[in-house]
Formats: sequence, C-alpha cells, structure tokens
Amino acid sequence: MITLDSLTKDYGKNRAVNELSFTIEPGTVTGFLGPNGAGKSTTMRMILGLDAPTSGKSLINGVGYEQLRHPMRTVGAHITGTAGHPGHTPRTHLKALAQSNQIPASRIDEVLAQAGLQSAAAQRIGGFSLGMRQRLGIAAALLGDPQILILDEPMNGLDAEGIAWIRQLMKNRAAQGGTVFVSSHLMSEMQQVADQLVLIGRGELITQAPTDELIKGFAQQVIAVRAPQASALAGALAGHGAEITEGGGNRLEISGLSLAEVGAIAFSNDFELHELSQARGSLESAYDQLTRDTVEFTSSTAGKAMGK
Ligand SMILES: Nc1ncnc2c1ncn2[C@@H]1O[C@H](COP(=O)(O)OP(=O)(O)OP(=O)(O)O)[C@@H](O)[C@H]1O
Repeated sequence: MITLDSLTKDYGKNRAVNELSFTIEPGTVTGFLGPNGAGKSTTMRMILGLDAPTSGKSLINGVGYEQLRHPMRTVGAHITGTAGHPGHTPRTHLKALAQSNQIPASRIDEVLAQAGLQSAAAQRIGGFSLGMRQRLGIAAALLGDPQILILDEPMNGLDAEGIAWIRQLMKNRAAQGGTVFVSSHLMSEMQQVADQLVLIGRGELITQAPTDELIKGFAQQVIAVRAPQASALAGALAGHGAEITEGGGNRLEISGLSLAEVGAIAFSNDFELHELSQARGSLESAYDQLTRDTVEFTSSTAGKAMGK
C-alpha cells in the first residue's frame, strides 16, 4: 500500500506538487494520470526517496522509503531515463543491482526472459532503442520480485507487442495481490489497464475513482447530435449553456444539457436532426473535461508564448 499525506514539492517559486493525499491499494492497477507537467514524475520520485518533499509525506506499507530494509524487494520502480549506464549490458546492470540489494543471481535470467531481453543480454545498453531501455527498466523493477510496482510512463517507446506485454504484466501482478501504480499522460493507455484512476492537474488532485465509475459518470452527460446545420445548432445550444465539441460529419458532442433539452432546443429553432443520442462517453472526453483548466502546456499556450 502507498499512502500520500499532503505531499508537496516546490521548485523555487513553482509548486510542482500541491498537498496530494491519496492511498493506492493492493490488488489493483492504479493509473496516475495528468497532462504534461502535472507533477506525476515528481510525485513518484518523492515516493521513491529520489526527491525530498517540501512538506507532507509518503509511506510505503506504513513506513518511509528510506526506512525499508530491502527497498528493491518491496518496491520495484522504473522511472524514465534510469535504465543503466550506456557501457553496461543488461546482464551486468542487473547483476550489480542484484548484488547491492541481496537478490539471488538466479533472478537475473528470470527477469531477462520475462522482459524478452535474453537475446540482447550481452549487448551494450548505449545502443538500445527507447523500447529496449523501457524493457530493461521494467526488468530491473521486477528483479527483487516486489509486491509494489511504480512505473513512470512505461509504455513510452514500446511497440504494440511491448504494450500488450506490459499491460498483461501489470494486470497479473495486481491479480496476485500486488500494488501497481503506473503513470501516463494518455487516458487511452490507462482505460485498458487501470482499475482505479488518480487524476492530477497542476500538482493538485482532481479526482480518484474507479475507472468504470469515471466512464459511467461522464457517459450520462454526453449527448451526440448530427444535423446538417451543425454549426448553427451548436450556437443555439451554447446559448443555453451547453459545452460543445464539434466532430466531423456534422456531429456534435454536447455536455451540460439533457437529451430532452437538446431535442427541445433543436425543435424550437427548426433544426433538422439526423441523430440525437446518449453518446458512450469515452474516458478521453472525461479526461479532457476534468483537466481542461489545469493543462500547463497546450498548443494554444505554446502559440501565445511564441507571439502568435
Ligand atoms: N528538477 C526540477 N527542477 C525544477 N522544476 C522541475 C524539476 N522537475 C520538475 N519540475 C517542474 O515541476 C512540474 C511537474 O513536473 P513533472 O515532471 O513532475 O510532471 P509530469 O506530470 O511528470 O509531466 P510529464 O507527463 O511531461 O512527464 C513542472 O512544472 C516541471 O517543470
């Protein structure tokens, strides 16, 4: 179990993580989601004792990371950019880790096989692709056969087979009672693997909820409409407080109004409708709505910063 209690991190005047409090339970895959710069990596680094909190604390099975007697046997972590010295090979890298953490050498071949790295075990890490580095980082996380896995964007750079592998690995670990805490900035990645979601924006907790519940909650609020005069209809609906996303093919996705209200507004303004339905809310649209005001870097803010 991982517990955060008002965990906070300031970098100078920039508050990267602001009073985060939540608990990650065993037996689940918990997705840690937020836009770029939301504070996911900083939070994970604090949990792992790699960064000191400005205030607050994080506990692993009730104690601070630095108090764990055999850290790699309790928590396996993969933080991007930490997968070994370029001059090492997977085997020498894992051997050094095993020795310094009193892990039996027999685990090295087991995790190399698990990560699909046997044939590359004697190659220099310096020549590895991003996907191979990710595999090695995950192999290292598994080395101590830990009950808890903390993985920062593990799917980055993996091909389809690699993504399927890491998904299955996380699900298996959780099914065996493990605690899996995995970050991503892509809702689509988490939708398929996470039982629970913790959403953050600008370092603050937006929500923590079961994935199903989040999808259901948003599905009830999204109405889909197709109309030949979609743009004009969007204007009329916006006048009644609706939030509208214009899709292709004269399709609108509407939130903030009920199905009946959308129908009534269309009818009273003489709009012809080709579809009026309750859309199946994707987690992507839930995510967009929840994080809309917390996105630090967007194309539009980048454009403004460049004077456009
Ligand atoms: N070492 C550092 N020094 C100064 N500021 C930092 C440092 N590390 C992170 N930050 C800032 O803290 C904030 C949170 O960054 P963090 O990398 O934790 O976000 P993230 O959610 O992991 O983003 P991404 O999805 O892009 O990896 C950002 O504003 C970032 O610029």
